[in-house]
Amino acid sequence: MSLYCGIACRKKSFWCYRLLSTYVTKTRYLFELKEDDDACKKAQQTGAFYLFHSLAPLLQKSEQRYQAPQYSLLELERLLAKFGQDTQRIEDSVLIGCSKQHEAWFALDLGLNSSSSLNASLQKAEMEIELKGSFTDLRKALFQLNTKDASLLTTAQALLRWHDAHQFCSRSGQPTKKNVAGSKRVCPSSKIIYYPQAPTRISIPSSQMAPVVITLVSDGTRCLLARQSSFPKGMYSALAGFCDIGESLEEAVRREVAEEVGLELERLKYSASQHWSFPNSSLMIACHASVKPGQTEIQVNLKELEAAGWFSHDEVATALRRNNPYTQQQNGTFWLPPKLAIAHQLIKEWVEKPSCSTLPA
Ligand SMILES: NC(=O)C1=CN([C@@H]2O[C@H](COP(=O)(O)OP(=O)(O)OC[C@H]3O[C@@H](n4cnc5c(N)ncnc54)[C@H](OP(=O)(O)O)[C@@H]3O)[C@@H](O)[C@H]2O)C=CC1
Ligand SMILES: [Mg+2]
Repeated sequence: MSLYCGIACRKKSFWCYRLLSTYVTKTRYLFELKEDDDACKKAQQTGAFYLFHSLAPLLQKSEQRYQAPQYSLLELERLLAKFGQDTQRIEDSVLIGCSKQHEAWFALDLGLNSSSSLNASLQKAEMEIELKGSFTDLRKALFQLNTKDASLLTTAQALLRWHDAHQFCSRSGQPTKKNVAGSKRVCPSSKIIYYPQAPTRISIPSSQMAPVVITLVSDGTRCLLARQSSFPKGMYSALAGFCDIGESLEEAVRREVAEEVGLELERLKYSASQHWSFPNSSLMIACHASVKPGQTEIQVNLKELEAAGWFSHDEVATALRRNNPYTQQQNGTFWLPPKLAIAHQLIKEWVEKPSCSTLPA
């Protein structure tokens, strides 16, 4: 098995950022801020904040164009102080992205009830005078903004709305607590973790299905398989990951591959979907993807995966013929997911048609 475990070099942050494309380093930086409250708090110091009021983004008009102004943490603290607000309200902010230079972007709603500050929400009219702008209905704002701001503010509004609607645990009734980035909420009493697309973890039979992308990456002759420590010993599968709120399936596929193995996709092609019940209801959306030839060096995200590697067509075809790993466990052999799993279907499709034609990612 030509297993190449790209060992992530653990420096201060999760990974050293050399040799990775801008897209991959940006994706991994955001992953780190979602995982590490201290890192996210630190990023707020040099970050930029977009302001909302009751889910309407602040726009300012300059010449004939509208733009969404950004405020530094210091400017925000001064603004809140001017309106007699404590800076606790900044804890309601959510991470919505970052620049190529890793300047983190946050969104903060000054009109929704705050779960971090006892002060009432700030008056819209007074804020607009002070900020020389107007809090504009997002659907209207989309016609006035450039694509980048429109997409960012749409994600921001979805995340702010989700947090506003998930202040309490549906099992214990207790207030839930947001992590600094706002990528999840946790109930300290029931320990349930809520994600901005579906409740999960300690199971509440969720009526929702969390969308999950699963991707078999190929470099033209080999395919990339990975394993988590929770997998049965020796079992490898395709890369999978939950979609984040506000992102398209294509964006989720590219992000998950960048986060988990540090590769940038060139092309991808939809294959099939499947309802999957473990550990909670997920809608698995499967696709084939390819990387640019020569850009195949894996850097494993050891916070997510135990190992990952490139496997030859013959190795995978042989593994597909193996039956149940639990009856013929042999050391040094790798196994594939059961026939029922869409991962198995993806891998079988690739073995039968290694050149699954893919579309630009
Ligand atoms: N049918 C099939 O063939 C296959 C199905 N799967 C399924 O796909 C799903 C996703 O795979 P996995 O690689 O674990 O996903 P991810 O790569 O997204 O990693 C899981 C992590 O994502 C975070 N997360 C974000 N949203 C959710 C959510 N709604 N529920 C749970 N965790 C969330 C959690 O991190 P944190 O705790 O840090 O917030 C969690 O530890 C799994 O449920 C798995 O069972 C996987 C492979 C094959
Ligand atoms: Mg995953």
